[in-house]
Amino acid sequence: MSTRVKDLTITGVHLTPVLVADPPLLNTQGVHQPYTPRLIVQIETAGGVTGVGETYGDTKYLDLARPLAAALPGTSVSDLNGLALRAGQVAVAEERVEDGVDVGGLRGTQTAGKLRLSVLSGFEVACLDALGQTLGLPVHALLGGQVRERVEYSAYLFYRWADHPARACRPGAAPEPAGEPDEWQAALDPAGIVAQARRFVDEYGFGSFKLKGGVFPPEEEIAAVRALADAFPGRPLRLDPNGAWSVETSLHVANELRDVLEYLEDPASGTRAMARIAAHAGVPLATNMCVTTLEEIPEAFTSGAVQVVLSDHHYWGGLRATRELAAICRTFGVALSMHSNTHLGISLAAMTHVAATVPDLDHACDSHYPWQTEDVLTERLVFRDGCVDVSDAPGLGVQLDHDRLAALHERWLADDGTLRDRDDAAAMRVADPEWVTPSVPRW
Ligand SMILES: O=C([O-])C(=O)C[C@H](O)[C@@H](O)C(=O)[O-]
Ligand SMILES: [Mg+2]
Repeated sequence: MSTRVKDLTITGVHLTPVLVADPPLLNTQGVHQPYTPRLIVQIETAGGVTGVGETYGDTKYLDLARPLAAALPGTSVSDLNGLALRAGQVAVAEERVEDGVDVGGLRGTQTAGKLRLSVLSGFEVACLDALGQTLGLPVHALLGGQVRERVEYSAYLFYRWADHPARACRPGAAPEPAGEPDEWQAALDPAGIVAQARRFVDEYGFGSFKLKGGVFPPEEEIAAVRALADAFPGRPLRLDPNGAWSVETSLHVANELRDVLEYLEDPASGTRAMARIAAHAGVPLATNMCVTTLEEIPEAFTSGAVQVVLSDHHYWGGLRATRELAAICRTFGVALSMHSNTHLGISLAAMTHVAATVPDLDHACDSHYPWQTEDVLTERLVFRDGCVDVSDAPGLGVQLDHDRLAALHERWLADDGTLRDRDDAAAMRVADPEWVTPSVPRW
């Protein structure tokens, strides 16, 4: 290899926001939009290599990604600590961080630091991809090497409608069908959830199930989990209402489902409520809401509020930060698994690489990927027996499909701004104009 081919200097960064088809999946805030924003990051080196990364694509992330992209040419894709410092210096406008719950991500309170880390994650993955391609090493090798050959994922079940509600595109015009049709049925009761789970097992071989709750009154969701337990005896089950319940309701649900739950995920909002539940639940509590930054760890871990942290490299600032989180969790005897939001194959590849390197990953990771009918890769990643094989190809081991990327970007360009910022409550108002984001506890 000539010196020039090994040149790791960044010569260009391309940011491509896209809108990706998303089914009408229900959660406690509302329903997924017909299309959801993601940002694809491409980082080119003087050695002629292009690394790819993916993160949230809402405007508040794009606002930060643009100055970070502009600051990188001339730096090296191997300078990941420098990248983190640069990301930490990007200014965040005050209106971006009102002290509210993030409208799209169900990620606890929004802060400037969280926004910066999410942007950093997409850039870090792109740098690691470029570095790995240059050195001829897979990303997991750059993280210290794999400790497993396959990463297990769980089936992420959602209450859902068959189709998105029709939208009137122009005032006074007749409503038009929204989004891309898929082949899934509506799932709005225990039988629908069991049918959905069966299809996940048949098509992907998943061995454990997570139900997104907080949609219907708790007794209905208890019945759905019971139906899953009856249909799939002995399989690990999880229920996640995204903080929608009171402490009392959470303890009631824990009591009803203790014998079948692997863990209960974010039953109530806030570390203090979680700690009160954890003291009596008799079932481990997991979170991707009350522990999403380092600052949130001390109170949560010392009060025993959570037993499983659902890490997410898009939250924590990338793959290396995920490994640092794993070490902290190990220190406190807290388990680690992985959370997911709507994402494409680049992020699934990144999750799989880092998950392959974490020794004590005792629970199957979450992934929305089966719900995504569209991707920007030439080849989709495949679940076999519920697992994704860890790639040994240089970098992430994925190839961008530039035509698909351009088509999904065209959709983003054509949008009038309605869908460029994920807002599940606004999407729900298309079906129910009176809908407002429910206050918590909802039940
Ligand atoms: O585990 C979680 O909390 C999530 O996956 C959050 C997501 O926003 C999920 O609820 C969704 O996409 O509706
Ligand atoms: Mg969750």
